[in-house]
This record gives sequence, C-alpha cells and structure tokens, in this order.
Amino acid sequence: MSPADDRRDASGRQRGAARSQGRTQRSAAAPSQRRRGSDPARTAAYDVLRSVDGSDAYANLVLPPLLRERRITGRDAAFATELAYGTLRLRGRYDAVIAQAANREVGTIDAPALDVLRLGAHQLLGMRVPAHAAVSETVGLAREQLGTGPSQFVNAVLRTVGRSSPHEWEQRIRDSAGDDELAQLAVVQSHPLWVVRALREALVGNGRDAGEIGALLAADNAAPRVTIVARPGLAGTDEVVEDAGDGVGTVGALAPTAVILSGGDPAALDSVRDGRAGVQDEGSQLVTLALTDAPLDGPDERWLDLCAGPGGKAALLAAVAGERGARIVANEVQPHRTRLVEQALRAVPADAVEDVRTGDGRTVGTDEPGAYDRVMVDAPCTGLGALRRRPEARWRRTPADLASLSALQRDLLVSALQAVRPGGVVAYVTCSPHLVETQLVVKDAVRAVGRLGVEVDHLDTPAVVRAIAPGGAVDLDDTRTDVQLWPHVHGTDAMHLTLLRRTR
Ligand SMILES: C[S@@+](CC[C@H](N)C(=O)[O-])C[C@H]1O[C@@H](n2cnc3c(N)ncnc32)[C@H](O)[C@@H]1O
Repeated sequence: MSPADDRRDASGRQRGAARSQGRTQRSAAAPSQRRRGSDPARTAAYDVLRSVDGSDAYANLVLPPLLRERRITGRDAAFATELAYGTLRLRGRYDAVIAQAANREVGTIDAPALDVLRLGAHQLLGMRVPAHAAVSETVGLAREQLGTGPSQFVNAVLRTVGRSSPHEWEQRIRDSAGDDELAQLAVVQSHPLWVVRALREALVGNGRDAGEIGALLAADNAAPRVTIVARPGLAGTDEVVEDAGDGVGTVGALAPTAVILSGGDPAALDSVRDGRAGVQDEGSQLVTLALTDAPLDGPDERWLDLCAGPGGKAALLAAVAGERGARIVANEVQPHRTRLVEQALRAVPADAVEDVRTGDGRTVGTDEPGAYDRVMVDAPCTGLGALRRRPEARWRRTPADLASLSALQRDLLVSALQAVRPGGVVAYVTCSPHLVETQLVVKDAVRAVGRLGVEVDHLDTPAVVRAIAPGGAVDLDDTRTDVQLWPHVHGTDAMHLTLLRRTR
C-alpha cells in the first residue's frame, strides 16, 4: 500500500509547490463557515459516499456541483476529491481492514458509519494525513452526522487502524484472504475477484504475461492524469501547452493531439471552454485517430459515429473530417446524450457535420446499407478498462452485465458492418479489455454478417496505431490484428480497438 502523498499539513491538506511559492488558494467559504462544525471538505466527501451507496449516484457527477454549490475550492477541493475518489476505489481494501479492526463483518456495521470509517481509513492508510488529525476530524464528522454513540465506535475503530502501518495492514488482509493468489490480490488491490480473474484472462488473451495483473490492478487505483485533446484544425498542442501555463502541460507520447496536464483546472483553459480542445483520455484519442488513418479503398467523404454520446470521439472525428473535406453523422440513442454531442461539436466547422441525431444504432445498417466510408462503433460496455476514472464502477458491475452488453455490442457491430460500403472501414472500440466484450464480439459479428453476404478483412491495427504515435514506440502485440491498451503499460484507459475493412 503506497500512500498517495506524504506531504500533508496538520489538517490533512497537501503541501504543494503552490504553498511553498506563496500561491495558496483558500476555500471561498468565509472563515467562520470554514471552522463551524466538521471540516467542509470531509463533509463533502462523506456526502458523495452516501449518494453513491444510498442513491446509486456516480461520484464524478455528484462531486463537482457539490463543491461549486458549497464554494469549496483550491486545496480543499483537491482534498475532498482525493478523499472521495480514493476511498471509493480502495473500498474493498479498507473494508477488510475495518473488519479486522472492529472485529466484526462490515455487513453488520450501519452503512453511514461504515462510510465514515472508510473515509478515516483512507486518510490514515492511503493519504498519510497525520493520525491525530485524521482521527479527530473524522470522529467530529461522525458526531455531527451520526451522533455521539456511533462517533465513539468510529473513534475506537480508527484508533486501532492508526496503530499499525499501511504495510502491516496489507500483510494482515493478505493473510486473511487464504492461499489463492488472485483472492489476495483482489483484497489488497481492492477489486472484486471476478474482475481480477477477467482482467488476468484479458492480459493472457492479448499476449501479455499473467504476472502483470498486480501492476494492472495497482494502476487502476491511481488517479489518472488529466489529458487534453487539441482538436486538429481548431487548436494545436503547442497552443494548449501555452494556455495551460508554465510547465503544466506536456505533449503526449502516444497521440499527436494529446497534452498531459500536471495540475490545474482543465475547464479553465480557453481552448477547452470554447470547444477547440477537450478533456479526453490519450487512448481514446489514439483509437479515434486510428479510424481516420485506416487504409480504405475508394471515396472517403462520409463518416458515421454510431454511438456518439457524449461526443468526445465525434468531436475529434469531425475536426479531422473538416480538415479532409469529409463530413460526419453522429448518432446516439439517448436524447440527453445527443444534446451533449451537439455541445461537444460546437467549435467544429458546420460543413464537417452532416447530422447529429437520436436513434437506435442497431437499425442503421438496414436503414442505410453501404452509406458510409468510415464508421466508429464505440460500444456501450462494462467500463472495466476505465476503473481509474469511475471510482465506484468496479463495485456496481456484475458478471450478469456481460451477457446483455455483449449481445448489444454484437448487434451494433453487425449494423456498422452493413452501414459501411464495400472498401470502407469500421473501428470497433470498447473501454473494456474483457475478452467477451472484445475478441468474442468481433468474432461473433463477423460470422453473423457473413451469413448476410457481407465479408470483411481484419486490418493490421497495430501497424495503423504505431504509424500515428510520434516515434512509433508503442508496446503492442504484433502477432495480433487488434490492439489492446493498458493503464500499467501505456498510461491510458484499457481501450480495445479492432479495425475491419468490408470487402463485399
Ligand atoms: C462508450 S459510450 C460512447 C462514448 C463516445 N463515443 C465518446 O467518445 O464520447 C457508448 C454510447 O452508446 C450509447 N448507446 C447505447 N445503446 C445504443 C444504441 N442501441 N444505439 C446507439 N447508441 C447506443 C450510450 O448511450 C452511450 O452514449
């Protein structure tokens, strides 16, 4: 268990460069508000955990408006974010610690008290907040939210947690998981066991070493870097780097459109505000550019994004289409997400966008057979490749999701292969490396369209991807025709990409 950062002040806030340079930014709340009751940042993190547990909310949708509404900014906002997201990611690990420290199953602890304990455990074991501050502030939160009785329980359990080091707790919870190495990894690296097994199979199925599983799980537990896409023809990477300020932005190593930020608020950048750039994982950029660069036979004028919401890939596709004199149709099944696509496309020249529409992508292939030159299928999936970004997702998904999602994925890919004309190309993309959602879906869909008289070639996807990356140095399995990216190898989400060219 490696602490996220050990430079914390007595209240637990990170002591960063800004502070040493005298550029500290305090909460916008008045001092009287800041000190009244428990700490606003911890209360915000607690409220996020309660919404996630109690109302099935998504942390990344709940936290930002809550911080804005309570006027929590600067270091306090960063602390609340790390506390909420880190606690959600490492919930499995902390529950094992809490069960031992409380000497009872976590299922017997009231859910609100358990959330407070998880927050306390993350401060003590994951954030290296000084023990006295972590315990007293968290007990104060428990007293305010739950009353005196529960706060005494929280106090006793957190004192026990704080008496041992992160390393000692790791040893204990590993021992409690028995002899199975994957079960030990599941508890120490805080992933459901079925996810650990599926990710290990995905590594092996993509020609990687099963022994990488520990590094992959650890990478899922680290906060992802903020990555910006500079949309071609609208903004250059140099412009975004300059916009980000001194030493904050560096150009990505994988996608020529990517800028990695070391800090700051991406929404504050001019280019992001006006839609010439956007926040987008570098792997997502790479797979999108791969579709635009995949070799095709014949005209290259009309592109389709079949599952476009909220529009990150559509905006990149449209920017490239604009440069090449092509135009895109963006389709999305959920009306509110179609509106997000429109918003994402606001800076793209109007003649690069033919239509943004709401519809079921599964019928496009029969409604408009052979109508497109390039088609993106960024299919709805379990998101097991983006666990860094969606802190609670790993606890929500179940193996049962795979059956319904893979049937939908297959139908969407079949539709795309009918919608593309012979000679055109289709990109099948997921932010999951699960073999059922990737290799098996492609195999099933290719077989299914074969029965409809549609034939396809597998393009050399690694070669297309390598040609895009500056310097070409991407660690890929060249014995395969598809590409699987990994957080622990590429620093991206675990995006899957298969490029197919229709031949008949
Ligand atoms: C992985 S997301 C796409 C992300 C998007 N390409 C981006 O980069 O912003 C999958 C999308 O597919 C949509 N979807 C689900 N079922 C669909 C269907 N039958 N037809 C079209 N879109 C569908 C979901 O609503 C979701 O917005």
